[in-house]
Amino acid sequence: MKLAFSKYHGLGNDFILIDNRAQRELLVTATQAQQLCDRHFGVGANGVIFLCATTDPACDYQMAMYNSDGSVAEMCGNGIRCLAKFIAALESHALDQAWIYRVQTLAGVMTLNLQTDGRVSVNMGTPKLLASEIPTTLTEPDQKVIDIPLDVAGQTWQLTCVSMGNPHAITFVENVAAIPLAELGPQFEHHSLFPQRTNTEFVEVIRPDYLKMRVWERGAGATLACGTGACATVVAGVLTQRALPQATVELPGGCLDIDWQQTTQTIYMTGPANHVFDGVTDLED
Ligand SMILES: N[C@H](CCC[C@H](N)C(=O)O)C(=O)O
Repeated sequence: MKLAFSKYHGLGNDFILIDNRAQRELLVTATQAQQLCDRHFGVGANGVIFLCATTDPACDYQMAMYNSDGSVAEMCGNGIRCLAKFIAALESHALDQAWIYRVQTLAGVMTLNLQTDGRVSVNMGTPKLLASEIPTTLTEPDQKVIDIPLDVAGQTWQLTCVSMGNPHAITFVENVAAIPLAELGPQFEHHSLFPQRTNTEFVEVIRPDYLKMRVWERGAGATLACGTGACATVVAGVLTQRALPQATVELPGGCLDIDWQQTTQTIYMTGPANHVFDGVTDLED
């Protein structure tokens, strides 16, 4: 079957975007998503993102997503910024004016603000902080997970956990460049204390308003950027008195501006989203 797609990236966190509005079922299965994401046998991406019709009258669209391992993710910060640009292209919305899109996701309704400077600002909702909401069994279900010790690879790490609809475990380190991500990442991702696995962020505080982060993503491995992870990183920084609520998060692929508004607890993430190419691929049945 021929499949039309568009390739986008947010700070190098790259996605295959598919217009799935006309179909009730997703056009791609989890196995086909793995094949499409393979960088040798497929198009190559960190995930597949679907633009779907919404079932929520308060929304304009719905987003669904597979990670490159075929697992379903509740939310994707870089991906939803790419979705804003994809929507504008499909709807022929001129980019010399601002546009607002309300998108239904498994993590709730996200409001996307496509700005005239080409960046996208997303209302990412509010972080969930209780162990049961992450989910993790690192501590009691009704407790927050703030600087809780966990032994991994012969070292004790202080973990702070945040859900942005998807699970994140954040640890602060002296030198983030020295972290052996490929060795440590899978041990955190698949740890038994995370029943739905976890994304893991290693963070070096440069200044309270400037954090340097590397990420091992659930279902995708080391990526160049993680939008939900950047939001979770600022939340963890504030909860552990290391960061300010308005901070820049520097990832290997570039920077995101995060604003955790303390009055409403709402988090805003602002950053770029870039179109790479459109294509048609042969989807294996
Ligand atoms: N791997 C993530 C989904 C993608 C999140 C990331 N790419 C982002 O930009 O938020 C998960 O399974 O929770």
